[in-house]
Amino acid sequence: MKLATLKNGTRDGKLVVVSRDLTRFTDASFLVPTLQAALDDWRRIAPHLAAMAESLETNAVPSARFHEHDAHSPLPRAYQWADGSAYVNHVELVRKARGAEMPASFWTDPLIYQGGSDSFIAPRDPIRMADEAFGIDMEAEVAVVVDDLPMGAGLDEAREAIRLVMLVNDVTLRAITGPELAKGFGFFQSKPSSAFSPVAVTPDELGDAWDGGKVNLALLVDLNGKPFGRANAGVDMTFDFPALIVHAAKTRPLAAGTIIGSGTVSNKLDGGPGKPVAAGGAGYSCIAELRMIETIEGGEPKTSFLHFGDTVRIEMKDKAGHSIFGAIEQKVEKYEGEKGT
Ligand SMILES: O=C(O)/C=C/C(=O)CC(=O)CC(=O)O
Repeated sequence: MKLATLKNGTRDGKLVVVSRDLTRFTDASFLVPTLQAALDDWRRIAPHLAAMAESLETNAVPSARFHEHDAHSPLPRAYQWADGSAYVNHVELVRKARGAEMPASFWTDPLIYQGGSDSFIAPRDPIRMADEAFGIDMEAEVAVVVDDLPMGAGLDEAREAIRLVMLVNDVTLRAITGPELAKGFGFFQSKPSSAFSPVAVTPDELGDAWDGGKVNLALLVDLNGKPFGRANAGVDMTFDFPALIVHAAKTRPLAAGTIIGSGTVSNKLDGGPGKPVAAGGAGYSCIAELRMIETIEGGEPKTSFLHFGDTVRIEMKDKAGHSIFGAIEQKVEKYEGEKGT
């Protein structure tokens, strides 16, 4: 089934079930008001939501047009957002780009940071930043939402606890990352609010593209209407989702509704760095990687980070070419303070 949260003026929005083709929705909020409430009681609630989803497909329940613009991130805020870095090729490239050495252990020991989860951006809302000089970059990723998991959960438990899959734009401020990580205390200012796809789907909706650990489909990243990234999320994922979840749960339980991110989807090409889409490659899911390739080839980066007015679009299509999660589409705008303050 496909689930979305419509904006309704409350912090957590209203839960709806969305049709497979993303054209219609039926209100689920009479059954359970929010996605977090559904996740809190998943074993009891999910069969009812699945029945509504089937009824929606056969027009057996009232429905209305689904507009991706009306959707919030499926969880507008979450108890936990833990983002991995499973495509180690990405970390290797961004570290090179800022002249930092990547420890060899990153290939065997998963890397996860805890992101801010109190203020996710809606998928069609702008990325508002005070200054372009922060080095505003997108990071296109896949994420899963898990059920309750005990501390020390193993791989099978972790795989079984994956309830939903969605896409993410893990906005990153490259000019702040280097100095911030050098302080040795992790990301904070360099990772502002993330945005998630309009729709979250249960793994069965992915068919054989879901192998229990990763999504074997291309992640489509467009910048200002032009193809920028077409990396396959099932390729070069050194740690799959169960492995990331096991890592996250090693020393603490994970609460229902915890979001685990894949990290920036990144494909190597013949064992080396990839090529831009325009040059026949799979391209990139963030600008920092392209800048590194440009530096390797020409001594310096040519592509700038995002400017005010730029638009980033992140989407994934099934083998028939239909959008699975709807699209994250965000314009970068100057933050001028909150209206009315
Ligand atoms: O500069 C770095 O070392 C890392 C920068 C990132 O933004 C990495 C990250 O968020 C993890 C990922 O997307 O794989």
